[in-house]
Amino acid sequence: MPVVDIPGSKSLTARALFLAAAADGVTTLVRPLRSDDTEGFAEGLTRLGYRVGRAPGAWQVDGRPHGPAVAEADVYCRDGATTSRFLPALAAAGHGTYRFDASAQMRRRPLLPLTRALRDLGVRLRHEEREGHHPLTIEAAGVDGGEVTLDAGQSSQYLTALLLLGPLTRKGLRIRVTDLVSAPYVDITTAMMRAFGAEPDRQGDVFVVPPSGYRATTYAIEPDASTASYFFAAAALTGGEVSVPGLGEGALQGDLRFVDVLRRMGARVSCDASGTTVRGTGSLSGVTVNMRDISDTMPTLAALAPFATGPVRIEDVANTRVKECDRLEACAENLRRLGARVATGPDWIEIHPGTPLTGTGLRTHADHRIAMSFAVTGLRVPGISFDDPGCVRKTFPDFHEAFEALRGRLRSSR
Ligand SMILES: O=C(O)C1=C[C@@H](OP(=O)(O)O)[C@@H](O)[C@H](O)C1
Ligand SMILES: C=C(OP(=O)(O)O)C(=O)O
Repeated sequence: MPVVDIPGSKSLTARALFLAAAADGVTTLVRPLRSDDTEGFAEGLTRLGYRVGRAPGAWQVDGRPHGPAVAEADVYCRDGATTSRFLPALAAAGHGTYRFDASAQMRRRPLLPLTRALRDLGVRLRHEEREGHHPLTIEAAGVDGGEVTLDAGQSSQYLTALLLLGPLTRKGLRIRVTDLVSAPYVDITTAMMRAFGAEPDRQGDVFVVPPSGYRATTYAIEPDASTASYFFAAAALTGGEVSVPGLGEGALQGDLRFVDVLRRMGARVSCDASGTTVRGTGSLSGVTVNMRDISDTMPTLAALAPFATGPVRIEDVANTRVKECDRLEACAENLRRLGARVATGPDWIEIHPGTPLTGTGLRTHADHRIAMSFAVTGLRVPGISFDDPGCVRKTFPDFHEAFEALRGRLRSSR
């Protein structure tokens, strides 16, 4: 049975880097993700004057509880939304002038609810070109703290940034949240803050964060559950079996719930403390599923959907339109290119079975998840190619090699 070694979680690596930088002491991150997003995050910390040692398999960070070591820095966040949204919050806790910019793709993505909340907390922050978008400059003088209201209906990353900042403020934070998507990512944040000695508390819509600071630790990063979704989907689609060790009961990442969707469609799933195994049964049924909590796996399901026996409808995923690309339209466009029948609405996509698919060139829109998802479709449809296969570097530079190796192993294990 193929056992797949999935690289570390992007979300956990980004948070661990923030927490390690803000902690008192030296932190070791075990099995961090090495990819464009996380290397960009580490490089951003280096620009801010933190020492980040990157040995294979373990990164070491010298924490600085009072903020960046330099009084001026220019940080390029590449395509990373975690970098673009979390690092300005870290910089705000320091003293100096910090400028942040990002790639053209990331410059298009929204920031305003976060930068508005930072301003409400007294942070001096200026958008250079377009209000609510990179590039921005912060004149940091520490943050007193207090109460702030946040709309996280477009991205939970705004809330994560404020939560991570909370223990570094002088009086602590009370964050009142009016709307929230991707809620499991907030649970990852609070769990990891606790591992670094902070005590965030949730009282309904209000998050209370005391000004505790953070303690250095040794932190092991889980395999990435969103990345694992392509490998689990491959098993479900081919009638093969895929096991991912290290990602099972007790895992922090909500995206592991994708296997529940596969189970509803007919795959066999087993999950225990040591890992998760998915076994395809040769048939997939249609499904209607709300993916508000786990929308990074929406393209995975969309790419699998044409092989179901009934319609697949994915709902409540409006915020996938403001990711690396408009993912609802990118999925629909590529499915149509292959010959599938698809409809989309403001926050949903529906894929109908029954039309034969033909391999052709697909457009990734420079989105790693579009490339990785349609590689799954490629297991059943020969002749699929991508205009920009290298875009997978954002979270899994070796994806195509790993997926090709799995394809061979799935064939030989049947
Ligand atoms: O906090 C995080 O690490 C993430 C949160 C999610 O974003 P949104 O909250 O913007 O949906 C997810 O899509 C992204 O890949 C990673
Ligand atoms: C949306 C994603 O990334 P981010 O928002 O962190 O750039 C993703 O990895 O699917």
